[in-house]
Amino acid sequence: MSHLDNIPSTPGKFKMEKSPYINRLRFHSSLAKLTFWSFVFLGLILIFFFRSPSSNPLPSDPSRRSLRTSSWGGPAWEKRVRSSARVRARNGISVLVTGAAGFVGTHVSAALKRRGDGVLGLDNFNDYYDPSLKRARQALLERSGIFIVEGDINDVALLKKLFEVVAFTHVMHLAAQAGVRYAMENPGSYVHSNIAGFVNLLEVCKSANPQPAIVWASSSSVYGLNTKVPFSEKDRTDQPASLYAATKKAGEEIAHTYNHIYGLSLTGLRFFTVYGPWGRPDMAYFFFTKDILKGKSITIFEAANHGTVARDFTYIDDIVKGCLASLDTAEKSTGSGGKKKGSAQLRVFNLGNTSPVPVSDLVSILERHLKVKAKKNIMKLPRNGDVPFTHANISSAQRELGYKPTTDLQTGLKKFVRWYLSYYSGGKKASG
Ligand SMILES: O=C(O)[C@H]1O[C@H](OP(=O)(O)OP(=O)(O)OC[C@H]2O[C@@H](n3ccc(=O)[nH]c3=O)[C@H](O)[C@@H]2O)[C@H](O)[C@@H](O)[C@@H]1O
Repeated sequence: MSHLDNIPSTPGKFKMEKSPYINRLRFHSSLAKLTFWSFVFLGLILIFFFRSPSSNPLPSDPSRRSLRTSSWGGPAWEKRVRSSARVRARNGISVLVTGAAGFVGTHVSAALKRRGDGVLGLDNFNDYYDPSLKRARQALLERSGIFIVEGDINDVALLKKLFEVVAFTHVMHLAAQAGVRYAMENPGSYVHSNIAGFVNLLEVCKSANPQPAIVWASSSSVYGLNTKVPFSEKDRTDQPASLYAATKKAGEEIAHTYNHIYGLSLTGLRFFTVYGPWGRPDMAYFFFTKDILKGKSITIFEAANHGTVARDFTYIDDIVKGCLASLDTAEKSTGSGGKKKGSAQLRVFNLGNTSPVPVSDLVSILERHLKVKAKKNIMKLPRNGDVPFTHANISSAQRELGYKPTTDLQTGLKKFVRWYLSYYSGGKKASG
């Protein structure tokens, strides 16, 4: 038996360091010495890793393709956080924007900053879709003085720290696992972000002093199999067609609970298929554009009996106006010290465009703007969580928020295509 056969194989077992046998090894074999110091070194690295403040024991779902978060904390970091969240306008608000490197998050953050509000971003930069697009959005925001903290909404220690450093008046909660069809591939990631993450955020908000008002992204998908059109906030939302929709609906119920028990002011926004420059590559208008340009065929879903599948596509600038109006009309939370002091505002709004467009028309518009004919493959709507149509009734948002969408699909897609061509042909440079 060689000396090496007797060397413990794990650092844990190597605690027998003081035994006479190991001592003999250390003195008689230089190879054993080398192994010993390697274990010590490895042990130190592990101790450092597990004690570091950024080493979040979550995510609880290992299937979530979240990238490692970088470290946070320290005086320089706190200074950046404070400076980004500093309010510059009179009567401005200070907003924590979760999902700030996402599509809607980037646009909302930039719009708030332009008004002189304080904005701090939070994003975990996961690789659900190309993270380089998220990095380009981050670079864009950085240029206007917005710092995005790299971290997960499940990291309670990080969230608490952010509220220690800044007394946020508002939270714009946009961090989520998006996408209807991907829920069949990775259900755990929806539970992790849209349910566990949301609860973590609300837990921290309810204990914060002062409690912030929260505006957050729900989804038109909560209407599920509802057939009454246009969809009104009063319609039933108890028939979700996808796990994604079910987690967003769960979010609305969770919001009710935190409003009821802790007096948190909560506004849920049901977005209707938001599109535009800097959009999400997992969405149909985005990957149709990519595939049409490549000459690859695209699949257009159709409903039963050759019926059309349609969406109430809503342009990003209209959505941003709805988000800002929601923040501006949000009343203060009423709780303090984790206790409710009085009833607080609880709202849900549809933010749509009120004019559903068949997916086949979306493709025709893209063909015109791209000046390329699409290779089309028509397929029956698979059972993948998609619903045949969406159509928003926005009278409530119109009345309470002054929300009035002004961009039709033709105009909005023109702006998207212009951005797409310049972004992907210009060496992916972040341009406005
Ligand atoms: O309204 C919403 O709340 C939701 O809008 C979109 O979901 P969706 O409307 O399904 O948007 P896309 O995935 O871009 O699909 C748009 C349309 O294209 C259709 N489609 C999709 C993919 C495909 O290959 N072919 C095709 O015809 C879909 O059935 C759908 O009617 C977003 O992806 C969700 O994150 C968001 O919550």
